[in-house]
Amino acid sequence: MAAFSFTLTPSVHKASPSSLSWTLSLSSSVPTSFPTRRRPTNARPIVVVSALNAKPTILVAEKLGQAGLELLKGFANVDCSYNLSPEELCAKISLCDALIVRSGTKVTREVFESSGGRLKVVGRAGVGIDNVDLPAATEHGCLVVNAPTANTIAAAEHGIALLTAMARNIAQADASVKAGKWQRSKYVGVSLVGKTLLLMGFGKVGSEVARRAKGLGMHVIAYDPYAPADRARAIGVELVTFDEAISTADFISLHMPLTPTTSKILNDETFSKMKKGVRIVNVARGGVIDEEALLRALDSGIVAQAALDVFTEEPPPKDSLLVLHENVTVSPHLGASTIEAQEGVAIEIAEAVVGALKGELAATAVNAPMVPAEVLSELAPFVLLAEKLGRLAVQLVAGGSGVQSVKITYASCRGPDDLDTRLLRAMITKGLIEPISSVFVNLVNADFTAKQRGLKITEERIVLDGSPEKPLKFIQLQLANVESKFAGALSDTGEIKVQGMVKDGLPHLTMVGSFGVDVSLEGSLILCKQVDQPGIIGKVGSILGDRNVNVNFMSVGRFAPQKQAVMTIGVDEEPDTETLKQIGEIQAIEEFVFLKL
Ligand SMILES: NC(=O)C1=CN([C@@H]2O[C@H](COP(=O)(O)OP(=O)(O)OC[C@H]3O[C@@H](n4cnc5c(N)ncnc54)[C@H](O)[C@@H]3O)[C@@H](O)[C@H]2O)C=CC1
Ligand SMILES: O=C(O)C(=O)COP(=O)(O)O
Repeated sequence: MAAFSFTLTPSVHKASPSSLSWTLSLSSSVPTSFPTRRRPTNARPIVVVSALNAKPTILVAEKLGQAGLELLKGFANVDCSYNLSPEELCAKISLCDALIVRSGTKVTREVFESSGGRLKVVGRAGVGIDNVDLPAATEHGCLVVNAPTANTIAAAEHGIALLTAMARNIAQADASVKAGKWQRSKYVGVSLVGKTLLLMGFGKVGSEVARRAKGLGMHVIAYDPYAPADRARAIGVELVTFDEAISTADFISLHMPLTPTTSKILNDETFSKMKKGVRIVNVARGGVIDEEALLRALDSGIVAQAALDVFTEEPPPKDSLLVLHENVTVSPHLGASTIEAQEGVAIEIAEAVVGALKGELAATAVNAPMVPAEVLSELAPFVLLAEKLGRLAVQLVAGGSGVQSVKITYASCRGPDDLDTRLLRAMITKGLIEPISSVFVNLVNADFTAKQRGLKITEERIVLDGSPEKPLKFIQLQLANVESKFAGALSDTGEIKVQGMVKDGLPHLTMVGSFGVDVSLEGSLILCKQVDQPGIIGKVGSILGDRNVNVNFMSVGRFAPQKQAVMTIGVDEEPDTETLKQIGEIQAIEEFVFLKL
């Protein structure tokens, strides 16, 4: 094996000092070969881990329904360790392939960093993923999946329970009777019928609350800039602007995720615009309300009552004035806590985590594109082609020049909206980056990794005439502003150009530079540029044969007889240095390169 060295040097773009580019410096005593990391070439996890040799380990850090646990145990070693401190979680995580949490565990950047790359899936047994550091998960190539549907009804029912309990002072009256009092006039409530209920967030839970509130005779309006108008119409809910919403509601129920936009969306300013005596329910997240502002609004009488299931800090401080306020009803984050919902959530998350560990594309992925199974099976051969083209293109780059921009052209007979290219782009990125770095690239972190390395990816679509039966005709990659170690791979305009298509379900290389070729992308390749003349194929074939290197195909692409040609030779074994040297010594061969796929 020849001695190689390569260094990956981050450098800062002059034009854009904040973005890193990557420079590959490669030196080798045999410049015709290229070092690749030892990774089984047939192991190609699209998202996460498809080639786990040992039984994976799943850490369940919060209580999960039994049916879900059974499902997990059928596939993995399951470690149920509840109430771990942040330090204990970080200490354990490097031994785990997956982690399952509810809302009580903070999955911080430190957790991902402590995992040493082993943690491949975080499963959130519920909806809200605000307790998971998503950017950190993505940067570490860790898939985050949630269980978005199984607790919807439970949360909606809890919202309605709080709404009605608040309106009729149930909690306060209950405490009063138990304290030996009989205060009938103190706990006169308000009626719901005919009142305007504002839903802030009209997604799954919001819609179910709407249906139930309509049944109670309420007039339901919703503020949700992203909600489809037809769903609102179908349920009989009016979608309104933010200002209209908060100024007309008698009751406000919150059902949006906690994001930078929704954080403290109810604050001093918004409370001041509300109807005096408004009542507020929160089963979403504590952070969507400025809790200090709410306390002020309760004290001033703008807000008559509040019913809160969620808090900025959970559990809230024992002396929290908000929790202790006489007009506030509280529950300890019980929205999802019904027997039915917890069993459902446990199964939903267990299936998602096991599927992800098997390398399947998760339908409930939070930080990766969701690709429906039927689309995936259609795209599968192109996914392989995409990665192989990326691997091939980067190995054609001469040491020291570094790849900074790649243009991907997808040629298809389908319309531009008919092809989701995220998966293909991710696999091209994987192919371009993995052979020259120790980074593990997958669908989760591909775009992030490319950006971090200053690799600019542009995508172009060519719409061809013909039958749209197949998703793609060909994929072409062009690497601009690079030198090639194989000049024959350069196009007329100076980019490294490779193009491929799927034939009989297998990826094929169909163009290198300006030369048309036709080879199946399996095993390894030798590309030779020569002056077309009789006998070359025989000479190369016998050198390889003498060294026991099995040739699985040969193809020659030429402009015209006796002119320059590119010969592609597929080999099953990697030829040794001496063999490659002998090929290079054949007189008509101008240049050649050995590429591992
Ligand atoms: N208390 C509990 O135990 C539970 C709490 N939840 C919480 O309830 C909330 C809603 O859950 P789902 O309905 O399942 O989620 P969802 O994703 O189906 O609905 C959320 C809705 O909020 C809307 N939204 C996003 N940003 C918004 C903004 N700036 N203004 C207005 N609307 C905005 C979205 O368009 C979407 O329609 C989440 O925060 C979730 O964590 C959910 C289940 C149980
Ligand atoms: O699903 C959600 O968003 C919830 O808030 C439920 O949280 P939990 O799983 O009960 O800790």
